[in-house]
Amino acid sequence: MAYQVSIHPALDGGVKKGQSNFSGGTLVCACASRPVKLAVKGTVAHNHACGCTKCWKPKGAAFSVVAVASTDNVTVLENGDKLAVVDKDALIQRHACKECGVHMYGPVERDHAFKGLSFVHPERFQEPGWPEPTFAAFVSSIIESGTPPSAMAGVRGRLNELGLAPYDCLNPTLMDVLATFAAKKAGTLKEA
Ligand SMILES: N[C@@H](CCC(=O)N[C@@H](CS)C(=O)NCC(=O)O)C(=O)O
Ligand SMILES: [Zn+2]
Ligand SMILES: [Zn+2]
Repeated sequence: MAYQVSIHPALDGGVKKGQSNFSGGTLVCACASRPVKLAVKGTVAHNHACGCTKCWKPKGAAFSVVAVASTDNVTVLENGDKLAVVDKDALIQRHACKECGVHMYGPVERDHAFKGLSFVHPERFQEPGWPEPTFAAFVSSIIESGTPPSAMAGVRGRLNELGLAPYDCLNPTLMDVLATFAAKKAGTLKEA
């Protein structure tokens, strides 16, 4: 039998469309007692599945589900004392709950195209209706967390079936944002 890969429990049965009027809500960690709670004002953007080893994923999932919000719109509401930064050297300052391990938000503070944005996991919203993921990023990276290379054709096929176009870095929209930022810095940006 072919090697079975769970993309993500919220996606394996099909990608559920978000509600166009979704306007944010409360992100909650997985602790039964004293959960960390964060408010996100307004909706999230660029929701996608990420296969990298650094993004938080639920047990058994090969991919995370991750989107961005403006950092100005993210506020820790409760039990922020349980948060710690996973890797202080990383671009994304992932703040994880020290007890359950869920990443609650990851602001980008460095001089970078994504500065001012925070990475969040919409599946942790207590409210339904968050915008559905629309692509899959860092797909080849799932090999680094233990998916056999021989399973990759099946994984990419399944992602396409789910409507999540697979990319081994980010999607063209975000890659263009990064390249535009780099070109501006280099002084080579040309506006048509
Ligand atoms: N192959 C690497 C890729 C890691 C990576 O570059 N992740 C992307 C997508 S989340 C990123 O932007 N990382 C910046 C960071 O982790 O701060 C892995 O899986 O660990
Ligand atoms: Zn927790
Ligand atoms: Zn990632």
